[in-house]
Amino acid sequence: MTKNITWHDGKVSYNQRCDNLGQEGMVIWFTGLSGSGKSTIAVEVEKELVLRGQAVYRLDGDNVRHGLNSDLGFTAEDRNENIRRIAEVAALFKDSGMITLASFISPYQETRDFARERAGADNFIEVYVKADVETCAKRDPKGLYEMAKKGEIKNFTGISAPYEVPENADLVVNTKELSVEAAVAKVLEAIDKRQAWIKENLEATG
Ligand SMILES: Nc1ncnc2c1ncn2[C@@H]1O[C@H](COP(=O)(O)OS(=O)(=O)O)[C@@H](OP(=O)(O)O)[C@H]1O
Ligand SMILES: Nc1ncnc2c1ncn2[C@@H]1O[C@H](COP(=O)(O)OP(=O)(O)O)[C@@H](O)[C@H]1O
Repeated sequence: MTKNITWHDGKVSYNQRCDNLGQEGMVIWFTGLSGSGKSTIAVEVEKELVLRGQAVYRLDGDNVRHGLNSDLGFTAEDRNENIRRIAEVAALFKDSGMITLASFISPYQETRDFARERAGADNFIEVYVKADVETCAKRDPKGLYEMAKKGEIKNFTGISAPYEVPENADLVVNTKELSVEAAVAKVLEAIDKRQAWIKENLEATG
């Protein structure tokens, strides 16, 4: 594994980076079925935060699979490796002081817990983007459910591969009941609350 490797400290602290940006680093982790609304919500949250002048970056399943994770498919093993790498990347973005929006199906509780641990639980918000498989299949924005039902895509989440419903999500956004605007408002509120909490409780500890 990591043999003959030594950690090299810099001269700039995490708190200094955050002070420069005027915010706390965070990871907002959106999990849910394909078509539940993860990307739609994350895109709007990113836009709102940028309009407020905050430093934000969005990592998205389809996009990351074009580059960093283009060698991975959709077996349980590949999904776990996909999320492991993304959890590490998201933790690095958080360490840079960014508000990091990560939208991945991330179907397994264990890998979502790993992402929380790498970012630090205080700076991590797990958002369960809730919509049942019937609703998602009806929306079918990319036509993938149609193909999965015909057997043209294997291991498709909700049809032929599992999705473990989050046990301890920090926020549940039910997109069957809420409008996009209402869902986005709930996420922004959770981010603002957590930013204030971190400032009050953690800043002094460095
Ligand atoms: N078999 C199968 N199952 C689920 N999804 C599939 C599959 N094949 C391709 N796609 C497309 O890949 C997107 C999901 O990638 P993720 O990296 O988020 O998946 S995972 O977290 O590793 O489970 C997913 O994007 P979203 O619809 O935005 O969720 C799909 O567009
Ligand atoms: N409240 C809502 N939040 C997010 N998306 C919604 C909502 N209501 C309906 N939708 C629709 O559901 C679809 C979700 O697609 P997408 O954001 O690509 O999902 P995912 O990223 O989870 O695969 C979009 O067509 C979007 O317009």
